[in-house]
Amino acid sequence: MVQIYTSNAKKSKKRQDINKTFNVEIATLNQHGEGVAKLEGKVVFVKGALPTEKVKIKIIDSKKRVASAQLISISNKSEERREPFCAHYQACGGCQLQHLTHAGQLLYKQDVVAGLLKKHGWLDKQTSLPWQATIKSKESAYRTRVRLAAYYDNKSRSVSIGYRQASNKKIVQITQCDIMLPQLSCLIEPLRVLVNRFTNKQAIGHIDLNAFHCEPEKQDGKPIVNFRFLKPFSQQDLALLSTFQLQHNVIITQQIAQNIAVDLNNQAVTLEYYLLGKSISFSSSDFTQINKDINQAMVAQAIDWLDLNKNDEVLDLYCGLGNFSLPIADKVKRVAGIEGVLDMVDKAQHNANLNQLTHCHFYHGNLEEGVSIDDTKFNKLLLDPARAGAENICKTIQANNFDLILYVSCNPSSLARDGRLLIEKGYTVAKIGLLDMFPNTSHIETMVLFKKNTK
Ligand SMILES: C[S@@+](CC[C@H](N)C(=O)[O-])C[C@H]1O[C@@H](n2cnc3c(N)ncnc32)[C@H](O)[C@@H]1O
Repeated sequence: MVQIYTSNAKKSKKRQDINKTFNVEIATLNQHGEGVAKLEGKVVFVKGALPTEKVKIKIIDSKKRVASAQLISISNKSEERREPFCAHYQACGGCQLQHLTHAGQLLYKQDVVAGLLKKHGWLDKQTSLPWQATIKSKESAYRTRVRLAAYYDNKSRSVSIGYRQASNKKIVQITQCDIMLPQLSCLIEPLRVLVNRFTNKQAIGHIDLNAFHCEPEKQDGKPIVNFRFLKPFSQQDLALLSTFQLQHNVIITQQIAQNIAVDLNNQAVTLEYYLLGKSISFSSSDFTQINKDINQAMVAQAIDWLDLNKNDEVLDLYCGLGNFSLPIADKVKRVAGIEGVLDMVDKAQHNANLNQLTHCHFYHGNLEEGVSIDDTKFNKLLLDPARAGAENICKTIQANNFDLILYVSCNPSSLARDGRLLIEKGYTVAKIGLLDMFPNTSHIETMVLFKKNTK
């Protein structure tokens, strides 16, 4: 048997720069928003540093070709640097880019996407990419859905709630979060006090806050506080929850199965959000987009870019609750959506019925295994996959079917890989644009329209 052997001398050579300090110049930002510098043949990632800055760093992790470093000081600050607005920013893993101006964040995101697409050969057959204006968000108070992690500490017998630190996954207790809607952020501290009064506080998993359904003009749209609790609530805890619900004007639910949440009277809770004239019902644990304003602008742009007409037959893959399909349905002959979570498929079909869209049908299927229905009649395709992307779909679809393919991506790496497959099948990038869905974080959302080449 061959044994892979690394000598101790080699191992220690890799790590011999740990804790040493160096002066470096930051060349660029990586996909996670970290500054990137070159140091003695290695690439070093420096959290919090910006391009053009000359910085002093301390190496905290080191491998043969890459290292991570802590930022010690900056000798010349970038013009794009600004003071982070959140007191928890340095410790919390929720945001990565608050030290960069909003305009700088958008330029950086477009650069990351452009770089990855170039690397994957998107420019082999066309000379430039047709970038469109970014759909811009307000940069705080935009998050309508959030999951707070909860942690019971045996020693202090208390629960912390907050976000996980990016580096070690420990929970950073937060008292407020300015990227959330204010009506969610103001619940964080009262919730921490509440859960610490529970009889079974060890049983806490996480807490989801959701205001996606709240319309400013609708008085009954209360935020949802959804508990993942590993035991049924005790009578005493139920009493505390009831009081909290009244005091803070929220609806409290408990997650009892993957997609089922019940209220304090054990009744399943279904909510509705409104999007371009359609009403879409959902449960607080279902996937919904996190930025309501950008979601609306994104769906409107999808409708515009797909240039829909009454002869179109649209296939919406990774359709969720019908977020794209339902607003699209009015404009076209028919829409079919495919989704992997059965319960969401049922809800999407219910949503079509609710909106009297008889030409809108939803199907259950694992898209990693391909499209489970006959896709030969559809002439336009919409893809909105999770971070893993839609590799198998892009490999297996019959390119001849679709005149236009609209790809909505939350991960530029999988987009770059999948789009290359479409280009090889005879498509050209007709439009591309950023969606500013997650300001102040390094998450990047992109929309690309692929057009079938004419022979
Ligand atoms: C980014 S979300 C988009 C949902 C929807 N288009 C929207 O705008 O709300 C991705 C969706 O893909 C679904 N999904 C993930 N992997 C899947 C798979 N292998 N097969 C089918 N659906 C999948 C998820 O359940 C989720 O609803």
